[in-house]
Amino acid sequence: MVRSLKAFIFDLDGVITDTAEYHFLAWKALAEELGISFTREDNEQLKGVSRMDSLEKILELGSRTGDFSADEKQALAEKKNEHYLTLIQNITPDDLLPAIKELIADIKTSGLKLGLASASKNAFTVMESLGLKAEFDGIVDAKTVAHGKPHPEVFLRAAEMLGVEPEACISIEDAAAGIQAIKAAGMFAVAVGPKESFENADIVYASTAELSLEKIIEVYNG
Ligand SMILES: O=P(O)(O)OC[C@H]1O[C@@H](O)[C@H](O)[C@@H](O)[C@@H]1O
Ligand SMILES: [Mg+2]
Repeated sequence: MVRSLKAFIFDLDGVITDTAEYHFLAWKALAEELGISFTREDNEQLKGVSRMDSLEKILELGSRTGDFSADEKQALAEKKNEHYLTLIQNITPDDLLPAIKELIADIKTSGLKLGLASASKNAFTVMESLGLKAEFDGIVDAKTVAHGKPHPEVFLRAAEMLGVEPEACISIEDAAAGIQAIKAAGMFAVAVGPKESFENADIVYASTAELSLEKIIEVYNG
């Protein structure tokens, strides 16, 4: 089936830049302060997941969900964010993951629209530091959506902002929750990461270095 491709929608953390690593380090610092063991493997479940839902998952890991009031949980999430903000303060346009700069340039040259669908409330700050804010036709972050990934809302809002139908979008994610959100939005899903984590993605690449516009469009067009 030949569909008419109109836009690419990117996830930010772990696709455009390696902030997924900074989220992990910030959560690990908070978990250590709480005496909770938190590994890279545990962190896989948190990718793409909102700040408060991530906190709940960490507290569950340490069987400490009932130990804190709602206000205390807010304060813990704020503390994690302070760790995160310290880690991202030196981000520059040199911090794009491999092949992302070229992919963005190819998408723009092809006349396709460019959107961002991020679960992070820090997305605008990071995009600004990367020098990408003005390059994108539409940016939707966690501040303006009611539901986090795997709910499709953030991807649907991005498509709406670009003025295109979901079926005309290819979206790229590094999180299982993100791929679920893309498929629930009725879009074509490109995953970056280990094949076994992304059963429902349309294409899986081991790393961003392998992303190629030509190849992705070939598979999209079937
Ligand atoms: O705390 P923030 O910046 O709003 O980010 C929320 C989530 O944003 C997602 O993009 C990350 O994959 C998650 O790891 C993170 O928890
Ligand atoms: Mg991500």
